[in-house]
Amino acid sequence: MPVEEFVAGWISGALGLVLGHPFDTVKVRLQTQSTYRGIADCMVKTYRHESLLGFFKGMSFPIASIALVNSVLFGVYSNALLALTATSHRQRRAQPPSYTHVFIAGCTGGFLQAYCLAPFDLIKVRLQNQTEPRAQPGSPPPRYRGPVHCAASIFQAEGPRGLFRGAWALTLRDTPTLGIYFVTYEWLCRKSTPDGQKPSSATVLVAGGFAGIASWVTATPLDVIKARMQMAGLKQRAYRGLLDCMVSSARQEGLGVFFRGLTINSARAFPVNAVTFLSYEHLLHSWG
Ligand SMILES: CN(C)C(=N)NCCC[C@H](N)C(=O)O
Repeated sequence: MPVEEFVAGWISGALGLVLGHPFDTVKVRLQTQSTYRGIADCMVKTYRHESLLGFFKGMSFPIASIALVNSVLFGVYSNALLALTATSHRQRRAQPPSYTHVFIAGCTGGFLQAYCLAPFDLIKVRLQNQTEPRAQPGSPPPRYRGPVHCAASIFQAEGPRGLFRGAWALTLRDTPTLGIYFVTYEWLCRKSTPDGQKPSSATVLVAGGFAGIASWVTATPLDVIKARMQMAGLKQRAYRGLLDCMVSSARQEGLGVFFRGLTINSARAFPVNAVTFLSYEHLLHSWG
């Protein structure tokens, strides 16, 4: 099994992640808290209350973990395509796989990454939702002191299953949308590149950016549900399951609730995925 795709996936995931984390924090807060009037209000309040550091809460952990998940995504995707089409990453420009194969390989990568991602994403969401400023003398300490403390507290309070809260919503979110992600990327690259040639860096940037937007636009409704289910363990409001969360959110807040965070998700998706694909392609090319 070729491993360079896993390594390139890890490095490119980490680069994309640093760029996108402030957007991600604003998104998670908008989706799970009703104290903000919109993106600008959330940014201003975060900055006033917590300084620039507030936007980077919970980032050190995703760098190690979510970048690793990106490596699972890209590694599984490429190896699934190898199994389906018997072509390596190098051969795929000359013998492009069908879009059906790209979609199946993307869904496989999405499905497997969701399982690795679930506990890490839960911890990230819980830490991002701590709005207390950095510990000051006399002020009550935040509920979680960091990622390890957060994982241990969830484990203690909710048991091992607590660490997989929201995992179903995450799997449903990621399986089809990562198929869409890779199909969009391939389609845009092929449309703007002569047959058999390597896409230019500009093409990879634009195709990667739009692939990110397409996948996040379709993922946003389940992203909202996933974030709410992940936070439910902390709040009084407990959902009986995914469907219950969807129905009660829609009843209480209207259908618009499924699009909370759509603008910020899309704004974040372009730079993050442009950089992710560019560095991924570049690394694989430089390794021969
Ligand atoms: C759930 N969806 C839509 C995705 N995971 N899409 C793929 C983008 C991955 C990238 N690391 C990012 O965070 O944008």
